[in-house]
Amino acid sequence: MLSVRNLSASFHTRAGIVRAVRNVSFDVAPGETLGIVGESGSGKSVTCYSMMGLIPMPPGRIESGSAMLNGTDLLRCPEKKLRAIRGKRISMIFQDPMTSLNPYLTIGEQVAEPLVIHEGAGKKEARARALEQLALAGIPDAEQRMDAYPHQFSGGMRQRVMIAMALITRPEILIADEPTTALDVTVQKQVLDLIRKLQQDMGTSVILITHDLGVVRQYADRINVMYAGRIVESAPAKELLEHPRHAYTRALMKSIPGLHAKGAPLYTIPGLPPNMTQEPCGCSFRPRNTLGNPALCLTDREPELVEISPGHSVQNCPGCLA
Ligand SMILES: Nc1ncnc2c1ncn2[C@@H]1O[C@H](COP(=O)(O)OP(=O)(O)OP(=O)(O)O)[C@@H](O)[C@H]1O
Repeated sequence: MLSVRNLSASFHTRAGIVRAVRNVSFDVAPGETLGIVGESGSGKSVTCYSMMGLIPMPPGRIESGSAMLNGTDLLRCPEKKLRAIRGKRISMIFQDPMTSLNPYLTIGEQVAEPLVIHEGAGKKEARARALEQLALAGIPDAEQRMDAYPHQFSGGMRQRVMIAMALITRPEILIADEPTTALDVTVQKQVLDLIRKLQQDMGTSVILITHDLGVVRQYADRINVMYAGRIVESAPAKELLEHPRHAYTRALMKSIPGLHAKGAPLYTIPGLPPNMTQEPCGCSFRPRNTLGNPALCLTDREPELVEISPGHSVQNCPGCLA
């Protein structure tokens, strides 16, 4: 349904060209949840914002690639057409709903808005559907609470409102960018369970962006691991978690409570991600590779992503596969 090929996006800043996303390709099938995981700055958000036409240009620039959504190339869509797709066929929810919700509009008005904008629904119909959607999103006493303002809701309830708003037009894809990072663990689970339930009911595909492999392991069908703007490993979730091959994926897994060996201290990935303004030469994970064999990492060219078993691809750096 969504097919991204060779997407590269960068930011032309005074400090140099930040190569935020390089040669990223992936597919999302109908109803599937794709988890995109990686440390801060690895290019997860820019990958998705590029498809939505949401990176600021300038300094941002789509250098190459295509993102086909059921026959429409999102990267070549005129802004007007893209605006019609955003919020209708692709919706997004973010980490902090307070920044996306308008403090001056009631919850009901905001949830109904996509219907008015994208479907030309009348006020009465939009309100009735907003009420239905808020109830589906688990807002208690939705009828009364529709007329409240965002600040009168808790963080978890605000995220439910965002989910109601994002799904009211029954989009083909929901992009959830760190949707639960700001919430405590119990509420986190409730919100993710809600996304999964509504997704199953509607057949929506979800792209779940997170730095937390623990979250994607429970909710994703497939996982893309990103490092320094590239996908280093991609596989069905079970396969990736049971047979991680890349040293970076293994390092992420070792650093997650519950996934690392019982009794062993939690692992911390040493060092910092590379400076993205520098032209990469060789394997970018080499300086931080303590679980593989850095002496074998490529130094003369960047490793390519190769399929090692059906549906499981990994960058072919001998040092990271060691
Ligand atoms: N407006 C911008 N101007 C310059 N550089 C940017 C801009 N937006 C993003 N970047 C850079 O692009 C790179 C990728 O950022 P991105 O936000 O995609 O990372 P991420 O993996 O989503 O991280 P996080 O989890 O922190 O959001 C980073 O190096 C970031 O500094």
